[in-house]
Amino acid sequence: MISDVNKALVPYASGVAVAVLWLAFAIPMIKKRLTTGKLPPKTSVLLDLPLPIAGPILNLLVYFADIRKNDHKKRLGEVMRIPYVTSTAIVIVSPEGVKTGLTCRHDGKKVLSSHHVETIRAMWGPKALSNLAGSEHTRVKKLLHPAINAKTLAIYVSHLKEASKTWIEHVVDPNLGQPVKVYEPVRRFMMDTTLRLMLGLGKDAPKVANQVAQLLVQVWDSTFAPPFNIPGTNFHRGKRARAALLPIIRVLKKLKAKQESIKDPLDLAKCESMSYTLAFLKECLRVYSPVLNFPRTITTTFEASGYVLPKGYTYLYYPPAVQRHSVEDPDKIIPEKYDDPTCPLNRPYGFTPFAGGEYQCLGERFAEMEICILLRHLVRDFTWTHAAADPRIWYGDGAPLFMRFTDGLPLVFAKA
Ligand code: HEM
Repeated sequence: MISDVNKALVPYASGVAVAVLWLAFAIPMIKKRLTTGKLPPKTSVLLDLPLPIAGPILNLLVYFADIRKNDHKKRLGEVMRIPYVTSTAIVIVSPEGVKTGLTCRHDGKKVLSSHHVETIRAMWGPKALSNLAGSEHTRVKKLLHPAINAKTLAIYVSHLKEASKTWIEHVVDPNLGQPVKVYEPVRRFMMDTTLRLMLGLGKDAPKVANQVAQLLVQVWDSTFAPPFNIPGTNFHRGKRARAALLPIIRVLKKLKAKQESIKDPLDLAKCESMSYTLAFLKECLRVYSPVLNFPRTITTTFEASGYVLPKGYTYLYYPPAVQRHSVEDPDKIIPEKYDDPTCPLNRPYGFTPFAGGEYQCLGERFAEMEICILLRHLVRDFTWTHAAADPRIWYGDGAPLFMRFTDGLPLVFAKA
């Protein structure tokens, strides 16, 4: 039986328990702050509060509010702390930041985990190449090289040509003169052709590739993660794409002339001589990067740009933000700029849509080749315009690390 005196003590005891819990949570955080030196500026005063339960919830609210904003770099400079779901991430929007992210090193010292944070690990699976590290990563990557070397790529030129023709027969030809949504069919084209590369050109490969592609699309679309905002760029939810799509259509004329100057039959050497098409592709990757940011974990506290970046924080590097900020008129598609050796995009880590260093995309040349071959057929044989009055690109929902067109990208094709 609880005596009256003990009953009267209950509220005080509860208060003390809450205070002890709070101290247990807050003291390490406060201690870390006091001992780590100057942290990068934060995008919100509410961010990173030393409060159990309420802190992460507020963080989440700030995170969603923050997605709408778009001026962090202007306000805060190149290094900042941003809300990252219920925690905090440090963002560096500079070529040096990208270099650290890609090499996992700062001043020669390893400071980042070489693989992704847990959410990404779960998405790809722990045995995926990009989730392996050190000697195991090197070993598996070496094993994959023969699947993507020049000899193999040469074999795939004619396959990609046939695949492009089949795609046009199914998607474009039956819909001439009327809007056809190309986003999904292009996505399937890329997946099917990539899977054929992995599965080989045997007679059962198309069927298996088709089934795997279907499964991948489902997994991909149902993978949930919250949408991201790129500090300091104009990427945000539901961006209107018209401004960028119109100049693309103007560039297509030159693209057509360049492609017409390359005669059939196509081979690997001719594909690699498509410098204007490749520069056009680079511009598309620069303005609308399919991959937005890469998360790593800080494993050793280090200093960059005058700030302390403490161990345990997420480190986000944004190649697209660097690529956009280094040029004037970032929304304009100007393929010629890659001919200028002084262009910041041509400097180390200035343009890294396919990553770099140890984790350099293995499929870069193949991806370029499949896009160049499909584009060759589309620009040579057709003219196209965008059908929607207000085309939209979406970086949220479903596969938020990657861009998608919410309106399905409707284009109207006509025979050239
Ligand atoms: C436009 C198309 C593509 C883009 C923009 C792209 C971009 C990237 C990027 C940024 C990474 C580095 C990810 C990281 O740091 O963890 C990467 C890795 C990778 N990509 Fe691609 N990629 C494309 C197409 C492809 C294709 C078609 C293939 C296969 C044929 C492919 C295979 C890979 C592989 C295997 C890795 C892992 C490399 C490693 O961890 O060492 N990619 N890609």
